[in-house]
Parts: sequence; C-alpha cells; structure tokens
Amino acid sequence: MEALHFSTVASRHFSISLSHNRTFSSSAYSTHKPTKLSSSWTGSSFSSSRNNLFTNEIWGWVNSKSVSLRRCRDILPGMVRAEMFGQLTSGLEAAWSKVKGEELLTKENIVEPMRDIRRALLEADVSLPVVRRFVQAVTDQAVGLGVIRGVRPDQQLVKIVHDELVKLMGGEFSELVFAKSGPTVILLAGLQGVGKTTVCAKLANYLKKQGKSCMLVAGDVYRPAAIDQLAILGKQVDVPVYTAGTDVKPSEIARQGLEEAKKKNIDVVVVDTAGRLQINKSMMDELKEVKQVLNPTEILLVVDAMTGQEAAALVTTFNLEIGITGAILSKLDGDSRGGAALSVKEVSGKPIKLVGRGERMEDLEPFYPDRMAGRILGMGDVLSFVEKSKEVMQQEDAEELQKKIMSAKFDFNDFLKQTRSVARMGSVSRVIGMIPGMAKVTPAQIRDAEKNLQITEAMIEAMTPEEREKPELLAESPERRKRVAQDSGKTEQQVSQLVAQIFQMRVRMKNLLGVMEGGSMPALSNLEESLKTEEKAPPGTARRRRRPESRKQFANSTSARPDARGFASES
Ligand SMILES: Nc1nc2c(ncn2[C@@H]2O[C@H](COP(=O)(O)OP(=O)(O)OP(=O)(O)O)[C@@H](O)[C@H]2O)c(=O)[nH]1
Repeated sequence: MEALHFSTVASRHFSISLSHNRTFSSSAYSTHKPTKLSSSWTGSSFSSSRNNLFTNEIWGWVNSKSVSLRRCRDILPGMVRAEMFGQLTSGLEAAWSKVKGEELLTKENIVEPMRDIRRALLEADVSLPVVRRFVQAVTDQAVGLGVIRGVRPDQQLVKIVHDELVKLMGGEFSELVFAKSGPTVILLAGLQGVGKTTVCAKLANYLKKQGKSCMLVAGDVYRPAAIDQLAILGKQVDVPVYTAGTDVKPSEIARQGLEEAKKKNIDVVVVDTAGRLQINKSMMDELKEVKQVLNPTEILLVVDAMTGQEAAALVTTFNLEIGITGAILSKLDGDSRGGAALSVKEVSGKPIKLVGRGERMEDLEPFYPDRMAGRILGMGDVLSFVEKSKEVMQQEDAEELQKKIMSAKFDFNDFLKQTRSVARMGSVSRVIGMIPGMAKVTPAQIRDAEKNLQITEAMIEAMTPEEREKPELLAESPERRKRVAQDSGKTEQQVSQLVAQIFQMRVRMKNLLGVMEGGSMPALSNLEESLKTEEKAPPGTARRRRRPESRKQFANSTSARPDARGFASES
C-alpha cells in the first residue's frame, strides 16, 4: 500500500494520506469494471422494482468475493484517510484479513483476529484492563453471530469492533453545558504545556462561531508569558481578555473577571489557570479556591493526547480531587496511537468533550465517539452498509428468496417483503450513495420511487393469499385483476402492469444471479442512466417506449413465462 502525504501549511504534525492500494491499480480495477447488463435491466416499468433490483445489485456487488474491504474503503467517495491513529488502524487491519474468506465467525477462527485486536490496542497505549474488557465484549458478540445476506464475516467483525469502540469512548457525543442565566463559566485546568492557554482562545473562537460572546480571564500568574500569550491570542480571535498581572491571587482574578463579564453581558467566560509539571497539593488547593469563587458550569481538564493512558489517569485524579465535568484532548493531530482517546471515558468516567487537532485557532472540534471510531477503522461507508443490510434482511430470508428466484417461484409475498425491506431502508439513495458512480440519484427520483412503493403495496394487500402465492391466477383472470384494482383504489391497468412485472422480475432476478455467480459487477452506472432517462420521459410515454423491451424479455424467458393470455392484450 502506498500513501500520498499532503502536509498542511498550518500544522507541522498534521498530514493526510490518500490510501492507494497498489493491487487495486489499473489492471486489477479493470476486472471489476461494470459489465453491460442485458437491455432488460434498463427498462423496468416500475420504480419499486427498480429499487428492489438496486438493493440486490448492491448486495451482490459487496458480496462478490472480488471486492475487498480495503477496496470498498478506498474507492468509496470521500474516503480520505487520516494519519491520526494510523498505527492502530494498521494493527486492526491485520485482524480483518484473518477472517477474510471465512463463511462464519466461530470460536476457533476468531482467536487469531482477537489476538491482533488485543495487540493493536495495547500498542495504542490502552490500559490492560480496558483492553481485556474490550476483547471479551467483541468476542462474545462475534461468535455465533448470524450471517446477514451480502455481508461477509470480516465486514461484520469491523462493525462489532466499531460499535465497541464507540461504547468505549462514551457512546454519545457529550455537549458543553451552558448556564441557564448569567454568564456560563468554563474553568480550564491541566498540567504545564498541555495546551491550556491555546485551548482558551480556541474555545472562545469555537463559541463565537456559535453566536456566543466570550471573555477570557488570565489566571496563570506563575508564568508571566502566559498572560501575554493569552492577550495576543485573544486579539487574534477578537475576544476581550481580562488580566490583573501576576501579583493578584488567581481566585481574586477569577472573581474580578467574572464581575467584568457580568457588566459586559458576556455569554461565556473562559478562565485559564496555572499548570504544574506534575500534580501537587498547592495546585489542587488553588484550583479548589478558584472553583469555589466561580461556581463554574464546566470544569474541563486539558490533557495531552500524546501521553496515552497517562492522560486517562490524570483525568481520574483531577476528577477525584476537584470534581471535573469533562476533558479536552489536545494535540490529537500528533497522536498516532489513540490510547488517550480510547481510555479517558472508560477509566475516569468523564467524557471527552472537545479535541484539539492543531495549533491554529480553528483546530478545536467537538468529540464524536462514532466519528472517531470511524476514523480509526477508516471504513465509514462499509460500516453504514453493514448496519443497513442488517436492518433490512436476515440470512434465512435471503436464502429462501434465492431458492424461490432460482425455481421461478418468486411470488407477491416475496415481492412485498422486498418492497418493505427497501422502504425500511429509508432513503434508498443513502445506500446507493455508498456505491461509486451511484451517488447522483436525485431527490425527485427517490420521492418517485417511494411513492411507487406505496402504490405497489396497496395493490398487493388487496390480493387474496392465494393470488399472492400464485400470480398466474391474476394473469389468467381479468375479473380478479378488476377486483384488486377496485379494492386498492388503483386502475386495472396498474394491476396488469404489476402482474406483468412479477414475471419480468423472476426473469431479471434469475439473470442477475447468473451475472453475480459469474463474478462480474453489475452495471450500476447503466442503471443510473436508465433512471435518468425514465425520469425525463413525459408521463405515459415511458411504458410505450419500453414495451418492445419487455416483449423481448418475455420472448427470451421461456422458463418463467406464464400463460399470459388474458392480460397481455390489455397491458
Ligand atoms: N500540534 C498541536 N499543538 C498544540 C495543540 N494545542 C496546543 N499546542 C501547542 O502546545 C504548546 C503549549 O501550549 P500552551 O497553550 O502554551 O500550553 P499551556 O498548557 O498553557 O502551558 P503552561 O502555560 O506552561 O501551563 C504550544 O506550542 C501550542 O501551540 C494542538 O492541539 N496541536
């Protein structure tokens, strides 16, 4: 694997790399190039069937053994990979590769990958008890997990590890709390050199962008340069800084600063405090005094991400000593291991609220555990794909469906199940958007597709159980179709189209399975094109234009072809 590095001018630590897998270069890629599907694929008369087919295509594509997780990650849109936590990311990658090619995650085949995960976490400087709990939780979930159609065991393992990482980092995003009345006071504490003074100004800058007026208070009286530094940074972000020199007690400066902020109707006061090389009693006593004077809404401990599990231990100690509300993890941009981000919440019980990712004033961000986990794994879109697939279909359903398709017994019950599965996926575009070349489906097309799903559902619900199982009954009887039309409030023509469609679907799905088994990737871009063409066609013309296409299919499909006499003439 080759990484192209782009260093940003502003930060000497930060670099991003675009993953570029050599095995995935031109010749390898060309083997996955979309093959042209038969024209029958491009002329579906119903958007609902189109969606079902999309879903199948997508499942089929990801399921295809030629598509590796790495490839998914690298070619899916927006897949820029950060170097941050790079070491951990590579360590975990070894784990996925161990279960590639397996059909199921078992007690036996999970041993090796779990060893890799354990090693990766320990190397990331996560504490041993935390690693043990993590590995146990992942193992418990992975073993005996049912198979989800289209999702391979290595993809499932990625998802489990992702979810556990999110839990480990606190699950939910922990927002800053603001006072209901009067200024919100945020007290910053931390050891020397962790980035407190810088964070003060960054935080003011961050809050200003949320429309809050801010004031900084220079409470670090032991390092005169810290006061000047804060004044300069304050100017830089255009926020007033309250200073009272170095001869006044920090608690007194804090009190005066708060008074000043109240007079000026300031929304948020951020108070800088002195750091020490290590925790000592005088530091804690001073902080307690400042805390008593200010009664802060937030007491945030700034910890240096590069100190790994030590950062988590510090948060615990500060919390026990003075009671804090959360942590700010600074210098995350220089952290290739990730131990601090992974351990703080688990070890101390206190959430990380913000992270510093560079020296610039803009480099402060909220800490989102799920995004962080996604970054660590570097496979955001694969994760959402697994999640969606899990929601919509169980393997048993899928296998049964496959059998039915193969034996040309796909009936309206299956049709309805599929239709609802697609509907449950919400916006189909979200799934389609995960596939390269398929991100351009318009909202209008999606709305249309969803409207058609409802129409289809209404008609199927108006059928008797027997009719649903044997679409032939409807194909042979205009009376039955008339009754379904009346009961569902749709036209006879719509019912006829639906009946014709199920036979077309049998044929198309069978064709699709053939294509998938042949190992080539379905022509997703062709489908997208067909969507656009159909979208542009004026009402009433699309069907007429497509009819020769459907006829051609029927002519080619002897096995699944019903005795269509009785409805074909009407449709
Ligand atoms: N790369 C990087 N550097 C940072 C970050 N935050 C702070 N720094 C740098 O870390 C150094 C120390 O930051 P300060 O804000 O002076 O630290 P402090 O905790 O106030 O230090 P004391 O006042 O001595 O206690 C400075 O050079 C900052 O530019 C960050 O998120 N990323």
